[in-house]
Amino acid sequence: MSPATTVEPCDFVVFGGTGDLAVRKLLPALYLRDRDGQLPAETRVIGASRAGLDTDGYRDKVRGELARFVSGDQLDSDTCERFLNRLEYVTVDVADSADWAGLQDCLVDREGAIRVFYLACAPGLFGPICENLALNGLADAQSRVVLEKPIGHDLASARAVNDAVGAVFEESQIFRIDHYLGKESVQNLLVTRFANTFLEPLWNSSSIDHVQINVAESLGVGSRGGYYESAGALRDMLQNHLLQMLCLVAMEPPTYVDRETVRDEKLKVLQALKPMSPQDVERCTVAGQYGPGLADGKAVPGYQDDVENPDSTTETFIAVKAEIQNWRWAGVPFYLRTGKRMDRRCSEIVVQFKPVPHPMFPGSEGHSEPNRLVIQLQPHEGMRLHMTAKEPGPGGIRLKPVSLDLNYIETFKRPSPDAYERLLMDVVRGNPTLFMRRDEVEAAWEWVEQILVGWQKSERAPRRYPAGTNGPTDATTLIERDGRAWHEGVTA
Ligand SMILES: NC(=O)C1=CN([C@@H]2O[C@H](COP(=O)(O)OP(=O)(O)OC[C@H]3O[C@@H](n4cnc5c(N)ncnc54)[C@H](OP(=O)(O)O)[C@@H]3O)[C@@H](O)[C@H]2O)C=CC1
Ligand SMILES: O=C1O[C@H](COP(=O)(O)O)[C@@H](O)[C@H](O)[C@H]1O
Repeated sequence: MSPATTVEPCDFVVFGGTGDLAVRKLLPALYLRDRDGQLPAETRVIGASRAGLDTDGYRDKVRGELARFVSGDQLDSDTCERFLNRLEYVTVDVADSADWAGLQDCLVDREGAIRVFYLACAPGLFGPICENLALNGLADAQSRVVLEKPIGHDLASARAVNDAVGAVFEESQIFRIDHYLGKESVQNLLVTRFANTFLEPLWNSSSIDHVQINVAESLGVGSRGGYYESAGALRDMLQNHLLQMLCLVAMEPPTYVDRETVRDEKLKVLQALKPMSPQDVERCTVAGQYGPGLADGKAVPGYQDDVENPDSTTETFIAVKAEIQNWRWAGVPFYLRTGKRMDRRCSEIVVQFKPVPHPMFPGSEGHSEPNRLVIQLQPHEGMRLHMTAKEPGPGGIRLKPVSLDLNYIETFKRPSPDAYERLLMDVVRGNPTLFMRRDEVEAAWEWVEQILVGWQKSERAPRRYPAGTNGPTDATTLIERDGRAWHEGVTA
């Protein structure tokens, strides 16, 4: 990582400052940026929620959460105390306009400081929060607002949220976060494609057989069952993270990489996704839900028990075959798959090239496999190019599949920062390149909604898969009937 440049002084207000996202991701990320010297002395972090804590109580809570969510080797007591001293807490019911005086008092004397309002709460609160920020004179040009995904639960509700936020803030002040865009290996995809010459001539339907985007999680829904019941894998993961990665794989080279050019190109990909008729939905999508099974060798309950709803039909797994209708990608399927309680935690983008057109080594031993470029996001960040080599030996030719590996930690000698660290600093810097623009979010919903409609029409319940497996068998059939197979990555 290049040395951190100090950002401008900022009041960082986290609505939902006591919630899961804040304590697990946002506050640890800010702590780590502080530890790296990126936060100037004047920077404050203000937690806001209805919990009724005072600032000391909030600091105590966050001290405990940092101990849980920051690794021991990164937790030092001096930085910890410095960071905790930046924290303040304000009790506010954001939906109640009469309850905002405390927050106004806390922010009013800080003329000139950048204000970041991070909306780490339910999307139904985004409109009321923005309206109240405006009523309290807190939505000026120095302010920025960060919206967590999923934005809405369908196209109409996403538009309503975007309208409500857009009534108060300019688009340039709105940062719709998708933390996958902050992952080093996802950003490196852009660099690999556009800062090298060898791949781009091959990056099209002439050379590429298909693309897979796999995000397998070994955990279940945990304590987020309330939210997840109304979301499911399609809204929680595919509408945002998986489609954003698809965009980065498929987009045309922008003239240069910059805030609008990248987002313009991603939008064109979303607009070129082949529409899904109800028949396509039937043929090209599989929804699944985990049942009881195993995790780390231990028996775990199924999803319905996890959310205490024996009738739940929420999908915890989805596999989709998507197509992009443009010159570059016509005829190249993009297989997308994500699920909870799968047999491993492994996220990868796999670009599989076409097989050799003619076997050149008659009588050779061993075998060759099609070339594959695998971009690894989790559990380790890296990149692997699979190719065929001659196994050394005095006899005849023996073909051997091998790989050229780039392991980030080994190569760069330091762990990658968490995605939120990078993205939170981008917000303070006012750089929205790695955030989703309104039109992108709505284009993604437009396509995803066709799947939702298809599922509603077919009234088909998600296919069961035992926890600790790689999803329902229908998902295997989805890809195998095209003569292909899911790439099952490393185990962790
Ligand atoms: N957790 C995660 O890993 C991820 C979460 N997200 C998104 O982030 C958002 C927050 O998720 P998460 O942290 O899990 O949710 P939680 O339920 O854990 O936290 C919600 C927070 O909002 C506060 N809150 C709720 N209602 C009000 C209100 N009326 N006024 C003020 N504060 C309120 C809660 O505190 P209190 O009840 O005390 O007011 C709590 O601090 C959601 O939109 C979710 O989809 C996105 C990606 C990952
Ligand atoms: O946004 C979300 O992402 C996490 C997975 O993120 P990762 O960085 O750990 O891969 C997922 O568990 C969660 O359900 C979803 O809301």
